[in-house]
Amino acid sequence: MASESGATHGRGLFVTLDGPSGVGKTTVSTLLGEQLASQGVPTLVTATPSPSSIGELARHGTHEFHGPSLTCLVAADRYHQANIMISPAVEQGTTVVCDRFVPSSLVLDPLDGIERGFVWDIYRKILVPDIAIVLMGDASLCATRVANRGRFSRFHGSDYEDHRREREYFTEALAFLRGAGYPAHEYDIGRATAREVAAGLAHFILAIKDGRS
Ligand SMILES: Nc1ncnc2c1ncn2[C@@H]1O[C@H](COP(=O)(O)OP(=O)(O)O)[C@@H](O)[C@H]1O
Ligand SMILES: Cc1cn([C@H]2C[C@H](O)[C@@H](COP(=O)(O)OP(=O)(O)O)O2)c(=O)[nH]c1=O
Repeated sequence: MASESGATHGRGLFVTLDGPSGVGKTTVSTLLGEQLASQGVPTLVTATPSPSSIGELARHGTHEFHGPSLTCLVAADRYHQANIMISPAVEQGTTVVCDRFVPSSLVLDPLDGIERGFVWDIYRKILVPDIAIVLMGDASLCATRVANRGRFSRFHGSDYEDHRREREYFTEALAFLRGAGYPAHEYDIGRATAREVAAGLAHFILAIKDGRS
């Protein structure tokens, strides 16, 4: 899942990509990593749940674990990954692109019946991204893509209504995050190809990176 390149100068950026199932997070993360690397930005692409043993348990245990136990398992994985992988890479000058982070938990956990306040509290001490992108897309488009790609967990909606609700929860999470001062940016994919979405995001990220150096 990881792609690394290049030398380091100063601190890197921590960029997260969230959004409903099928919107293209995984595909776009990979392309974005490639595009940033091709522009000379040392880049690491990763995902949550992470490839660690805790992450594997969370990713493959969505039928076994429910409610607060899944919330805590995912949170434990995310703190571990932030501490051992993301923070050190960013400090060394690498820009880290992470497929899903806290914004996804503010949606998936409430869909599992957990209060948003509980989820927000559990992440009180976690690393805050420099840029938290939330990809948004038409619910029927996402539903079709997930149906074609396949469902790997009970959170991957099986019909239009599941996708409509997930999209609605992301809209609410965006409003909540902005209200809390979190650096959340909504990015509507429209009918763009994954490569076009990645190019738009690379442009946005490089503008922020240039503004900071
Ligand atoms: N912009 C896009 N246009 C067309 N198909 C896309 C686009 N982005 C992703 N896909 C396809 O849609 C499916 C779901 O994408 P994926 O990256 O797995 O989504 P997510 O990680 O958000 O669940 C995959 O088969 C992928 O190839
Ligand atoms: C990121 C995240 C994942 N999960 C669980 C449910 C997800 O469907 C599962 C796998 O993550 P997901 O990103 O949906 O995997 P994929 O790469 O196959 O699209 O892990 C949570 O419960 N909370 C979370 O915040």
